[in-house]
Amino acid sequence: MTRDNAAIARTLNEALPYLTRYDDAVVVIKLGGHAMGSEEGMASFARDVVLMRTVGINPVVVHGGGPMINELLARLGVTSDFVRGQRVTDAETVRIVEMVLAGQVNKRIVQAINSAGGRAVGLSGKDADMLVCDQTDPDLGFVGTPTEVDTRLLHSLFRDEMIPVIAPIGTGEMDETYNINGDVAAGAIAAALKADRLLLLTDVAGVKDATGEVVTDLTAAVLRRMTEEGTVAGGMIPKTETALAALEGGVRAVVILDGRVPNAVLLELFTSHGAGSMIRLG
Ligand SMILES: Nc1ncnc2c1ncn2[C@@H]1O[C@H](COP(=O)(O)OP(=O)(O)O)[C@@H](O)[C@H]1O
Ligand SMILES: CC(=O)N[C@@H](CCC(=O)OP(=O)(O)O)C(=O)O
Repeated sequence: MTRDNAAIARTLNEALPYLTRYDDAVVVIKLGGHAMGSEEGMASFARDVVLMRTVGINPVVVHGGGPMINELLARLGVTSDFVRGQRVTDAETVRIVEMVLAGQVNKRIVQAINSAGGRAVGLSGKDADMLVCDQTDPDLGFVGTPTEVDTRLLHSLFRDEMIPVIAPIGTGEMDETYNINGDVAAGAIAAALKADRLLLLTDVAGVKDATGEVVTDLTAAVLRRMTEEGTVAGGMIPKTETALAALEGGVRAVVILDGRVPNAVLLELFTSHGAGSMIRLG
């Protein structure tokens, strides 16, 4: 055996208990807009997802795309504001949000996974009424909070070893279109599936404390305190609120990690040290 083969064999040996542990597990991965910058980054993410599927995990990709929405809004001369990490969404904005997320961004991820040898299916929460929403807050306009999550379509795709890629768009009781924050959509889907892991991929190494250090292990109580104190702010608010709701909804653990790091997902799932901030109920 050459040196390289020996190293690969050692790595695989280390990974083996984790591979077995995760067999037939459900892992929901939220890919944030800031984490999907480069083509190489996207290709690497797609390879990781295909590898997960190959070892028997059921991956579900839920994506964001905030920067891509901002770019088109700017080109069209439409302005939008954020309140506690959520976009204030009027009727015109929601049409643009759906176009960007369910069209451009969703298909880019589907294509990357299929190029890496997987069989991805691109959906939004409107498909098979997967995400039915109520209005989150009248001040935010067409921003939705999922109230009913129908996972039957996802289970059919699991049986056929396909990889669902879901844009965070939902439908309302009156057939309205709702813009759902990507983290919120991923959390609702993970809870409905009682997922083994919810991975929130973003552009920071994890949840940072007041001194700027990443906290690797967090309990729900500590995270709640950090949010009340204001250490957690902006786009991190929907992530931490999602993490807490998902844990209470039956997800085993939530990890917030840097999606731009090569093989971030594999490092988290298949090494003993993991990556980012892991949050558990307590
Ligand atoms: N305590 C914190 N730890 C880490 N990041 C934080 C914290 N508070 C606020 N943030 C901000 O949250 C951002 C991540 O949210 P966001 O930009 O919405 O990401 P994404 O597009 O991946 O969903 C980070 O880039 C950082 O600026
Ligand atoms: C209600 C709300 O804020 N929706 C988000 C949906 C996209 C998203 O969540 O994108 P990131 O994950 O890249 O931040 C938005 O309009 O930007």
